[in-house]
Amino acid sequence: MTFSQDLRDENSDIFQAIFTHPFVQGIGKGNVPKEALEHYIKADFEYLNAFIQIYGMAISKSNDRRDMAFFNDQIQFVLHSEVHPHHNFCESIGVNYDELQGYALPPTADHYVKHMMYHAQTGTLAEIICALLPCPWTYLEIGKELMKTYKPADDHPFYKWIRFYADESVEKITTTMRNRLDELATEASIMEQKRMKEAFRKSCQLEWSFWEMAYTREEWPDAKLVGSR
Ligand SMILES: Cc1ncc(CN)c(N)n1
Repeated sequence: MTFSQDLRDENSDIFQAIFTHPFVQGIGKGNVPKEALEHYIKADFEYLNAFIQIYGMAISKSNDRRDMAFFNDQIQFVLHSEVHPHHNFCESIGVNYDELQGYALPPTADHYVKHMMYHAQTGTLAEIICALLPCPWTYLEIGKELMKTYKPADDHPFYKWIRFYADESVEKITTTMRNRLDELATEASIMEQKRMKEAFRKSCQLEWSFWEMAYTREEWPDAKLVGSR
């Protein structure tokens, strides 16, 4: 059993909860409330900006050119490819992508970004990869699950989104990260492995919370909310 397979097994409860989340199921059914999609895109645009910065932090902790090249490729992937699923969501609700950019992260997304930044700042390369891996891995599995369950045709409103994440390019990113993690884990102490597992689980939990945040349109409390008690 590899370290990454252990991680997957230990977190299958969260993976399952993600697959059955109403936002994710809504993507499969082609029916997600417009406000939830807007909330998701606003948060995800900024989340992916932070992800690029964290890849940069990972490069600063890398000594091996293979790692540097991998993280560099992933920055290009987020910048130039991962805009497509956002465009699909925007087209489905008839909103211009530019209008959904530049918003402050809601609490859960802010927490998720800072959780990854914490591990990137204080942790080893293996710990950073553990904090980052649930991002491609959960989306890859969501894409595959939705493909299998709903078998969307190309006129399905979210066909491009589902197709994008079920694609072999996302599979390759996930596999490369898993393989590198498995290598690094063999050299990690028990204490480091514990921190790696904690970083991975929290990111999985925050993946679920991110869907929930978008679905419930979570906001920071303001005077109106606080005063309504
Ligand atoms: C929150 C989140 N997690 C994962 C992904 C897929 N890279 C994403 N776009 N946003």
